[in-house]
Amino acid sequence: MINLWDIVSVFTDVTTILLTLVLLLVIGYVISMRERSGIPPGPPFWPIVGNMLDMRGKFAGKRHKYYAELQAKYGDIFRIYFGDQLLIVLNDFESIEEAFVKQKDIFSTRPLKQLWVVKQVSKIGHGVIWASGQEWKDARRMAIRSLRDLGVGKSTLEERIKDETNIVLDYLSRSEGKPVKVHEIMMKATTSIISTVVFGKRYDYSDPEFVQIIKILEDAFTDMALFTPVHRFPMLRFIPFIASKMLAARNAVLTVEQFVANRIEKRKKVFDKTDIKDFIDVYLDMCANSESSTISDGNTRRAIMDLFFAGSDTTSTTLDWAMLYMVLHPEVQKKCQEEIDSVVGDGRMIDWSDRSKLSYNEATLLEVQRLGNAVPMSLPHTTDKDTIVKGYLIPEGTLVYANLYACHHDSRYWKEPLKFKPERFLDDSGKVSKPPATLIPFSIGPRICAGESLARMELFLFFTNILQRFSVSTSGSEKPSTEGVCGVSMATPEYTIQATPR
Ligand code: HEM
Repeated sequence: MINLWDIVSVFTDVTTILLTLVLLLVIGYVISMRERSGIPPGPPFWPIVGNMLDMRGKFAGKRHKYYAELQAKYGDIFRIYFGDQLLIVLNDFESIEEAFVKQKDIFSTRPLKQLWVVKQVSKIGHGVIWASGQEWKDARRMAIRSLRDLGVGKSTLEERIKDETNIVLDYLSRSEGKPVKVHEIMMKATTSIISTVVFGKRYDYSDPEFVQIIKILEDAFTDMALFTPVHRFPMLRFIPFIASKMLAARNAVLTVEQFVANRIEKRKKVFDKTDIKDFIDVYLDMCANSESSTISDGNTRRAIMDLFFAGSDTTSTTLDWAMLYMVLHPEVQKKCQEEIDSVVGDGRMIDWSDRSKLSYNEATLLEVQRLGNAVPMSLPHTTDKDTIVKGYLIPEGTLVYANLYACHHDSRYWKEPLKFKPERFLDDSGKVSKPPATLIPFSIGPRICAGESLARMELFLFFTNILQRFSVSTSGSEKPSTEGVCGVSMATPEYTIQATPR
């Protein structure tokens, strides 16, 4: 006969075993998460998820505000946990410089093994952004050479940017006072410029390939937040909603990779080493000269995707902030236009060579970058070995971010940091004095933005040529806010402009 007590005792045994196991796991976890002495201070954290849940509620889309609160409480260097991964944020210029410049050999690696999703998407190659060591040096050289050979600072690329500017100006003319979304049109323009750098040709905005690239770029930035927990908990990818988004993203990326691959194959047949026109030619030339053992078709495909990812949204978001500040500060807009009128007039387009004479415009763009912070944090870096920054231990394998936003809002470097004041960049003679070292929208150190010179040329030519032809104002009745939404880039709040011909 079945004895009831036997059944109860079996359950009790199983419960005891399970409870013991859970207890052991918790003890094991607590021991493994015991913090090494000397690391920077930071907020309390949960087992397993660390501080991941802190960025919900009032901090959703407001990572910069969360970090500002932590900086006020724990100082210029603080730590949080991304799951069980130690993450350190450097918030002031001195610590960013001490890490990324003075200890560049320790801080220039990208954290691949700490970020599962990145590891997956960069299987065909690490491109520029996710490569490290020699592979990164070669890929970066290839990217910079293609920008240089195409003529950043020479006329060819300038002509292409001006052609694209004309398309934007036409679009604004045709808008006839109707509301315009700046980011939407600038995203097309900046993506088209990357196409000319990479493939040697611009796309028509309605070309299906182009439409697909734009969609992938936009989705990549919106889906990034959704994929964040998957980096540390890859099992989450099996949750149907996340799984379907990841599959869609993967398929979209594979499609673009495929047409990049087709273009490389086609070019191999007609490659002419005496006529280097674009990134693909630079790649084939480097292969022909056996310049590097790390450069492969896969890596090149990835590097091409990187230029699209790193070069379109960043530049268009900066221009979005520029127009927002012009709407909010008509007096600054007027001064920019008066300077353009007196230096260039309205008889021709503004050239890159006019830059030194358009100091107020230049100062305005610097101020847009300082206050808008289109790219609020550096990309993640990691440490190759234990090291010390400002007296704190940064252990090997830590995720490290430079908080560029904090640096640009720091009252120790900037008088009235929250005010939009282009004059802060002008000297007594009204010229742009050398910008302070603490202005670092492109980051610093060997990992500094590889497209800085292209970005600066685009910002100047789009911004000044738009203001030469149009006055911009808000198309809504309410004054737009300046509360950004912080992802990889800092998006402006939704607003539209009205462009009135001058
Ligand atoms: C206003 C526009 C732009 C801003 C504010 C910006 C800012 C940045 C920042 C902050 C980084 C991270 C540096 C770090 O991790 O320390 C970066 C990296 C990078 N940017 Fe830009 N960027 C802009 C435009 C561009 C353009 C137009 C391109 C190329 C066409 C580009 C290509 C890259 C690449 C390839 C990297 C990775 C560099 C590396 O890992 O070595 N960026 N950018």
